[in-house]
Parts: sequence; C-alpha cells; structure tokens
Amino acid sequence: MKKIDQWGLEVFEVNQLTNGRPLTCVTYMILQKRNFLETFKIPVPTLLRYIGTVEKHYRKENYYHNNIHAADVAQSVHVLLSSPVLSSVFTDLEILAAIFAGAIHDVNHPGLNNQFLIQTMSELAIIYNDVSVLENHHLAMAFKLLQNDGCDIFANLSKKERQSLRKMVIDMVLATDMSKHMSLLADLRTMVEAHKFSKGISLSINNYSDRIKILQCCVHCADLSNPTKPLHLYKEWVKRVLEECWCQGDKERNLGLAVSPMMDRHSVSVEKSQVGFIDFIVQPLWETWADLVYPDANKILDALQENRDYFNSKILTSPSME
Ligand SMILES: COc1ccc(C2=NN(C3CCN(C(=O)CN4C(=O)CCC4=O)CC3)C(=O)[C@@H]3CC=CC[C@H]23)cc1OC
Ligand SMILES: [Mg+2]
Ligand SMILES: [Zn+2]
Repeated sequence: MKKIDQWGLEVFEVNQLTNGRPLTCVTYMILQKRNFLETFKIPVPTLLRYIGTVEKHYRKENYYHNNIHAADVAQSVHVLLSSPVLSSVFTDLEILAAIFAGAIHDVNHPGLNNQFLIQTMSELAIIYNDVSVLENHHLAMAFKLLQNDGCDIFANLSKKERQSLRKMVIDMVLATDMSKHMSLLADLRTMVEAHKFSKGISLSINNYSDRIKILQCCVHCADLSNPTKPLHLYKEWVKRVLEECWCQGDKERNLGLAVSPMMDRHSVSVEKSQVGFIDFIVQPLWETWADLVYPDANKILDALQENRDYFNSKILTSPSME
C-alpha cells in the first residue's frame, strides 16, 4: 500500500491481499493519507461500516463493473488530484467529494449498459425515465446506504458542507455517463484554451461551473484510465470488460435484440476495438487533461501511446498473418 499515491497500483493484488475488499482498503488508506478522517471528523468504524456496505453492493459476479474497478477509479482520482499543477486549486471538501464519487460511481451496476436497460424497459429505466439510468441508480444507492445505522460518514460536516458535497458528487457521477463524453470534452478543451492565454497564472478558477467541470473530467478520466495503466493491468481490464460485454451480447441475442458491435463475442476484434476506443475516446480526453495539468500527465500519455501501439501491432492485417 506504499503505492497508494502511484499511478498503476496493483489493484488486483490488493483484491487478493484484502480477501476481496480492495475498495474498503483503498478508500481508508486514501482518506487516512490525506488526513481527511480528522479534517471531517469521520470515525473509522463509521467509515469501515459504510464503505464496507458499499463494497458489498458492488456485484462481485460482474467481470468488470465490480468493487475492484471502484477501488481502481477512487485511487486514480486520488493520484490525479495530487498533480502538482492542481495543488492548492481544490478545497479538501472538493477532493473528498471526488474520491467519494470515484468509490461509489458504479455501485450495484447490473453488468448491463443503459441502452440495454432502456430497450428491455427494465425497472431501473422506468424509475429513471431512460435518462442516465445507471448513473442515477449508483447515486441513489450510495446516498441511501449513508442512511443505514452507523453509516453516515458525513454526520460531522456542517449542513452547508453536506449540501455542497452532495451536489458535487451528483454532478461528477452523472458525468460518467458516456453519452455526456463529447460535451464534457468540448467544455474541457475550451477551458484549457482559455487557460493557455492566462499563461503562467496558476490554474485559478473561482466559479462553480469551471471547478466542477475539472472535477467531472478527473473522475471521467479515472473511469477511462485502463488504457493508460501498465500493460499487464490494462490487458486484465480488457479481458474483463469484454467478458462482461459478451454476456450482455448473449442476452441481446437470446432476446432477439440487435447485438451491439462490441458485445458480439462472435465478431468483435479485441485489438481493433481497443485501438478504436483509444483513438476516438481515450486519447482525445487524456490529451486534453494532460494539456490542463502540463507537464504532470506526460508519463501517462506516453504509456497510453505505448499501449495503443501494442494493440495496433496485434491487429491481424492480412489472413496470411493468422
Ligand atoms: C478496457 O477497455 C474498456 C474499458 C471500458 C470501456 C467502456 N466503454 N463504454 C463505451 C462503450 C461504447 N463505446 C465505444 O464503442 C467506443 N469505441 C469506438 O468508438 C470504436 C471502438 C470502441 O470501443 C464508447 C465507450 C462505456 O460506456 C463503459 C462505461 C463507462 C466508461 C467506459 C466503459 C470500454 C473498453 O474497451 C472498449
Ligand atoms: Mg458507470
Ligand atoms: Zn466505471
């Protein structure tokens, strides 16, 4: 756990070493490291009870959207917000909100995406009227669990702090809905461009909409950070996300629904889909983030490029190669 501050934490080892409680361990370590247990008067038993309950509400049967992914995203948010360029930009409350958002952002994920839940008129889609169905569910579940006996980790925050934290967490988790990706990226690009003109002035942002935009991008970057991690970790995440997608594809096929491209175990090219995912989604986002925190994310960008080249080199260019 000495590596809690490093990019590329061996989160699958942490899962083994903690008997399947990586989220509880990682969240405790991060809050302890940042002295947030004292700052926000969070009793350790309350934290362990709450985050332990949240961890239990992640579905272990999911190959990808499980408690290990949550631990990975929370820890990635922690490292991103430790970036020197961002030091003294955000308040402790904002950082607590972002780490909390990372920890709970996929809680009780059913292993199916919004499109499937909407198409099959699932109970969740009915409850949330087809709008960011999963993300609304994760938020509602996380805040509901706070009301369990002895679980209110924010009991000693002021009313104003609790309201502010709740709004920021809602804004951050709703922004992990991939349907918001393009608009979030466009806003981040606009801010980075504006910041370039105020060259030299450290990132000073005093309005909520700009501050929350950067925090939303931070959690979104963490959620899309698999391709920026050491290759052995990235490959494990690829295996897991495909297994989960293929299970959905099997359900779609059995229901006579159109099988989404990435979900069809009989047709997807693993390598091609990773190169496409990086080129269309991951690289543009991380390039913009790296611009914002220049030069702090350069090594992450290099790792992303190396991983892209690895998968690109594995694409079978001609049948003779097979
Ligand atoms: C480790 O590998 C992955 C990890 C997460 C995801 C997620 N994917 N998604 C969307 C699926 C549909 N999308 C795409 O098809 C993107 N894309 C192309 O444009 C060309 C090829 C390709 O894959 C956008 C992302 C999610 O919504 C998941 C939930 C939230 C965040 C990322 C997750 C995808 C991964 O590998 C493709
Ligand atoms: Mg999600
Ligand atoms: Zn996620």
